[in-house]
Amino acid sequence: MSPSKLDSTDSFGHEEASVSCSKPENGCVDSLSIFHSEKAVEELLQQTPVAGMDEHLIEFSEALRTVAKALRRAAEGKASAQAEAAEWKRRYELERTRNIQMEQKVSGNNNCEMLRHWWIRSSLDNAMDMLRIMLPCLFFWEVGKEQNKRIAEARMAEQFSAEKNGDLDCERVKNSDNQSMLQNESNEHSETGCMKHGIWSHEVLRDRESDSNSNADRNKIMRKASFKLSWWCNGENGDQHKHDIVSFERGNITTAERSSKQISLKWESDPQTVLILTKPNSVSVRILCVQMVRWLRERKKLNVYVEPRVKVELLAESSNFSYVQTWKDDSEISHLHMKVDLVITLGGDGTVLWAASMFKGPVPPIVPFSLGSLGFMTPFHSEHFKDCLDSVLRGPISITLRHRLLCRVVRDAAKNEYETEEPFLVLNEVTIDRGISSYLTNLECYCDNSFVTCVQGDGLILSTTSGSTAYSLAAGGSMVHPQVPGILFTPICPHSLSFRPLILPEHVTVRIMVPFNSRSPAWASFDGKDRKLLAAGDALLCSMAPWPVPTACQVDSTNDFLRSIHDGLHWNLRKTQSFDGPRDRDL
Ligand SMILES: NC(=O)c1ccc[n+]([C@@H]2O[C@H](COP(=O)([O-])OP(=O)(O)OC[C@H]3O[C@@H](n4cnc5c(N)ncnc54)[C@H](O)[C@@H]3O)[C@@H](O)[C@H]2O)c1
Ligand SMILES: Nc1ncnc2c1ncn2[C@@H]1O[C@H](COP(=O)(O)OP(=O)(O)OP(=O)(O)O)[C@@H](O)[C@H]1O
Repeated sequence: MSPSKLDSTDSFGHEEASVSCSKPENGCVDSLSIFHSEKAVEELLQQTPVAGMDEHLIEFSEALRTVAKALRRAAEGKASAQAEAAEWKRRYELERTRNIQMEQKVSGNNNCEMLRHWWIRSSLDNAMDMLRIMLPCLFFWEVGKEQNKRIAEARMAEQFSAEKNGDLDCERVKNSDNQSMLQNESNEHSETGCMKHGIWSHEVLRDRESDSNSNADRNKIMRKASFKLSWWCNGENGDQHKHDIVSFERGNITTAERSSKQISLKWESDPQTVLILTKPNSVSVRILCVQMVRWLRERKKLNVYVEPRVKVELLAESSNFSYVQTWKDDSEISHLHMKVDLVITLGGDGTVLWAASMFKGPVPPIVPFSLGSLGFMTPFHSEHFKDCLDSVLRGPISITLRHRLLCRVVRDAAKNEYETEEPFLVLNEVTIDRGISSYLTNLECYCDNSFVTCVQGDGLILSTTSGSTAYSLAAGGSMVHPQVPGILFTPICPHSLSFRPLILPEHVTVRIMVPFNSRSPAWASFDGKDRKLLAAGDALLCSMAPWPVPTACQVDSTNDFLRSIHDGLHWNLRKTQSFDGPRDRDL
């Protein structure tokens, strides 16, 4: 039956009642006429003497009610979409005025002309694109925003590749007047980019590292030990780092062996500086830390860094520990990756998560010692710490490159999707849940431009494969080898029988949005910490981060993973069936 026209004639030959809905050009039914239609249907159904009539007529009247309800919902949806469109139009006008002002400012500035014009043009284009997408597609405004982001990303990629090819670099080198301006520009870039929130970008790291090399203080900074990574398989040890995943030689598609190989780390110069991170409030950890610091300093002649809290503890133990280094304020933590060759963790999985969270950019190799209850990521035993560290410092060692997720909260009021607050890098997962609210969460999920689903339940977990054995597992997700790149999409107590968990590929951006018709806000937490409120209209963007966490393996990543699920979870532990049984039944 067409929802746009409903005709009904009762079986007693009463006057025919006609309920029709006009269908305007944009394909949406008119809300007023729907309201009248629904009322008309209700009146018609009340007038109709249903009692005593045959079942078909009763079914028909029920169907009419359902259709009328659906039409009312469509009209309500349209009204809210129209309000959204008006809001977007307002934002566009604001953006346009701002850009015109910016254009006037830069008109006299030849040096930055190219870059700035690009920004202005792309912002205007983006806004225009956004309107073009928005206005005709009132119901799909979210998809429009996502497309716009893609366009902006593609343009940025073009811009950066042009910069890489030297187009802008030449300008930088030639024109000394440009230097200070470009410095500002690079600052601006890092401000608008990830560095604003303490998360590094490749660009920023390159600049910073070359700055620090040319710095007069260069000699004061300890040089890091260099190492190289190689991929090896079944005992065969190849030195070549394979970048290609697929080769197209002579039209034949072949997958490279990269994904099937273990990763091995070989020191090219001796490690000199070690950072020890410890779980707080544990006597056994404190005792081990004292022994380890002494051994590393006295036997291995290494520089040792610890957290300020631990330095206080060590000095309380003995004033001999004055050689131990630490940092005064948190801003110094952002430079640790340039000083530290190796990180040692003493604790459980939570301490490995803590260590990873300290590095907002590259992470030095981590050697995790197990002093917790489970220890999926902590394969080393503290009793043998000297042997373990000896072999790690000598190398080569197998490592697991654990992928991390970069999570950004985009508020409803944000001008674009790059205007985010405090990005988070998670090693396990980001969880979006109902917090203290007793209502179901209502979360709209998109994967790149595609609508995935609406989560109605307790929440959703976006997990790394390392986190697949943590909260995601408890919510029914698969366990995945940590070396597999991908994003696990695991619902928490979904109120639906058919909501199975998904595993998405590494290159996608997942967007979780709290819709305007949600009954309550949602809460995001990052590796079980830092809870953030997500109000209606806010979104969380999640993609694979460029900086993995290399953790040293006891044997290799597969052996360690299987051992952790056997020992930690007693995975598939079952008494073996006895040999004697009703075997003649099969004959
Ligand atoms: N229902 C659940 O299973 C549940 C609920 C909340 C949080 N968590 C997990 O706790 C993590 C935070 O850990 P924490 O130590 O700071 O908090 P915590 O001290 O509360 O420990 C939580 C437990 O999760 C285990 N765990 C952590 N990472 C793991 C991993 N990758 N694989 C297997 N087990 C893992 C820990 O060993 C610990 O037993 C979160 O990232 C989340 O995955 C799990
Ligand atoms: N260096 C640190 N500073 C502050 N907090 C830390 C540090 N290391 C670990 N934590 C926190 O301490 C808590 C407990 O740590 P961890 O999980 O390592 O120990 P555990 O609970 O005994 O081990 P398990 O989880 O295996 O039972 C975690 O919430 C973790 O975030």
